[in-house]
Amino acid sequence: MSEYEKKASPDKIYQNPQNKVDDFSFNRQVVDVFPDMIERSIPGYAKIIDGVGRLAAKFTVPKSNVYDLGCSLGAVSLSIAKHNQQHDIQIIGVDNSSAMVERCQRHVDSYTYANPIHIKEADIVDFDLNNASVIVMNFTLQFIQPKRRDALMIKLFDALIPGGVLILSEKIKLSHEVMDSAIVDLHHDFKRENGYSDLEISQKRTALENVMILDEYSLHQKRLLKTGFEAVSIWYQQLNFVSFFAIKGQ
Ligand SMILES: Nc1ncnc2c1ncn2[C@@H]1O[C@H](C[S@+](CC[C@H]([NH3+])C(=O)[O-])CC(=O)[O-])[C@@H](O)[C@H]1O
Ligand SMILES: O=C(O)C(=O)Cc1ccccc1
Repeated sequence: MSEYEKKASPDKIYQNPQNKVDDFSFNRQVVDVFPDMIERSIPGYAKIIDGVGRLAAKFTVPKSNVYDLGCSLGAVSLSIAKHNQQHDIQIIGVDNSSAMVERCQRHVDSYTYANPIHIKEADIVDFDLNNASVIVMNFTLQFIQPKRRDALMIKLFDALIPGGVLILSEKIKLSHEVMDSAIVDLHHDFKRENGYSDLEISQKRTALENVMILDEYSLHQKRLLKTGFEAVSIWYQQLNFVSFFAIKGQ
């Protein structure tokens, strides 16, 4: 059993009623339950992690960098390492939560894959990247202030080599209100089936309201094309959780 699995204690953060629900933050309390929280909250999470590693392997080139931005406990970095053992790449995971970074480092250290994984504590808005064949943001862009998103995409595009890809996974908003509310209800059913109560669902929703700002898929696509990417395509979707990738022309 890995360090990560041993530490997977159950998420009870929103079980009791709170007078005032604080804004969600990736603090020690969240880090302690993160594997359980993310698995029970994001439909298809494990499939996306595995698929990102496999998809990345189609685009990695020797001596290039692969970035995992908003790496949390390093699930994407480890999947990339697992599926790229024959490829000579450097994997760099970045997160701005010190509690996450500390736990992430211990987690990746418990594995031995061929390629090195470097974990850095930094805000991805300020972080310098270069020589990237693949950049992954797995459910991270939604936590970046909307006014910073265009500039961040330009920076990532510039860091990619020709033929490189950006893999983005995001919770999305649907453009039609009635359709959006139907899918949000189905997501809440998914959480209920995973043992969360109505109180837990609603308190976490309140906590996320000001910090997780969702875009429509059409905005993501428009932003990436405007940035200069040659094409954008969805490779995985369950309900309002989408994973897509964009390629830089040769
Ligand atoms: N500005 C920022 N700079 C750096 N990190 C940030 C920033 N803002 C948020 N984060 C970090 O982005 C991560 C988002 S979780 C990603 C899951 C992971 N990718 C996974 O595949 O397991 C998504 C979720 O929990 O829904 C957290 O670890 C934050 O600390
Ligand atoms: O829990 C939710 O409702 C989500 O939308 C996903 C999520 C998962 C883990 C941390 C923050 C948000």
